[in-house]
Amino acid sequence: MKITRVRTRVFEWKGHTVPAQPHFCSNAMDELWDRGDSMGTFRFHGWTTVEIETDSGIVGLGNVALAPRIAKAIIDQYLAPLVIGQDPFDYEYLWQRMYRSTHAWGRKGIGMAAISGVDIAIWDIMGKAVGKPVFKLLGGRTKEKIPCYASKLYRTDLKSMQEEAQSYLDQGFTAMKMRFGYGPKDGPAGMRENLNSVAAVREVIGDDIDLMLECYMGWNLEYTKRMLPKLERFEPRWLEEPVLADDIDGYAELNRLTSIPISGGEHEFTSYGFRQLLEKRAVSVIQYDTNRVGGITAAHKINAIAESFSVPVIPHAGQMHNYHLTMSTLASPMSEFFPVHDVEIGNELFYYLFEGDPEPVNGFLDLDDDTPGLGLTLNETYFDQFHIIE
Ligand SMILES: O=C(O)C(=O)C[C@@H](O)CO
Ligand SMILES: [Mg+2]
Repeated sequence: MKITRVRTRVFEWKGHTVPAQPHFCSNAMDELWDRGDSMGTFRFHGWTTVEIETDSGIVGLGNVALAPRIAKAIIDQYLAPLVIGQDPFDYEYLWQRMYRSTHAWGRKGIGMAAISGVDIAIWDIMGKAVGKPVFKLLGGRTKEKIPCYASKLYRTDLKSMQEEAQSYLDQGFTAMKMRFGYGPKDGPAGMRENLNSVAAVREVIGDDIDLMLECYMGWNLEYTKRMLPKLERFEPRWLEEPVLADDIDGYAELNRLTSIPISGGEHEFTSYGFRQLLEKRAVSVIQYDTNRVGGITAAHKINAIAESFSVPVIPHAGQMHNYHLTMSTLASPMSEFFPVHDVEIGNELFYYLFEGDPEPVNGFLDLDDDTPGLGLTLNETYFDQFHIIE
C-alpha cells in the first residue's frame, strides 16, 4: 500500500461562542496581562484535519489542535512530500523521517504537533487496512471500560460551580477537574478565592470523589509553595501544571515538597521530553496529548517508559487518539473527558468537527472492538459554521 495524497484543511469556528469572563482560568499569561481576556491565546477555536489517501482507497484521518494555519503549512510544505509514495505500515521510519528532517526547527511545539496529525492519520489507515481498531494494534484491551473524569468547572460564581459539580455526580462521574481563577498577581484575596472555590466544590462532592486541580501554568514556584500546604486538606488527586512547562526543575522541587501529586505534560513533546520529566521525578502523573506529543508512535513509547517509572499516564483532553492508547495501556488508568457544550475555550470544538467519540455512561467510556481504525469521521452537520481553508 502506498500513500498517494495528504489533504489538510483548517476549520475555524464562526458560530456562537460563550463570551470570555475574567478569572475564568488561571494561565501562563496572567503574570503580565492585567486587563482584558488573558485566556485569549489559550482558546482553540480552529482545528487542522489531516486526511491521508492511499492507493488502496483507504483514507486515514488525523487532527491537530494547535496553531491550525501554521500546522497546515508545515504539513503541506514539509511533511506531505516525506510520506507520499511511502507504505503507511513503515510508520516508525516515516515518523523518524519527519522528525529528523524538521529537526532544525521542529522537535517541540507546532512542528511536533504537525507530525502528530500525520502520524495519527497513518495509524488510522493501518487499523482500517487490517480491519481492527487502533487499540488492538497497540496492546489490545487492558480494561473492561475506561474510567473517565469530567473536566470543566472553570471558575465562575461558586453556586454555579457547585451546580455543575452536582451535575457530574448525577451523571455518575466519580472524578472531576476544576480550574483555579486566581494567581500570584491577585494576592492574599485571590488565594482565598482559590481556596473557597475548592471548598465549595468539595462541599458538594464530599470526600469520596476524586478532585483534580488545574493551574494551567498560571502560578509560579513561590505562589505554589505557599498554596500547597493550604490545599492538602482537600486531598486533591493531583495539582496540574502549576508553573511554566519549561520549568522542569520547578516541577521536581514541588513534587518533592508535597503529598499532592504534581501532574503535567500536556505541553511536553516526544519520548525525550518525557524521559526528562520522569528521570527528574518532576511529575507524578503524565498528561501528554497524542495530537501534540508526536502522535500515536511517540505516545506508545512514552507509555512504556512511564510504566517502567510506575507513573500513571492520563492523557490530556480525552478524544479518540488518546482513548485508544489508554485502552491498550495498563499504565493508563483513566481518561480525561470534556463534556459537550457550547463552544467556549474550544476544547469542545472537537465534537462539532468529528463524529464517533464514545459517550460516557456512569463515568466510563468504551471503545468498540469491531470498528476499524480510530473510529472517527468528519461531522459535516456543522460545516456551515466553520470558515474552511483548503
Ligand atoms: O484539560 C486540561 O487539562 C487543560 O489544560 C485544558 C485547557 O483548555 C485549560 O483548561
Ligand atoms: Mg491541563
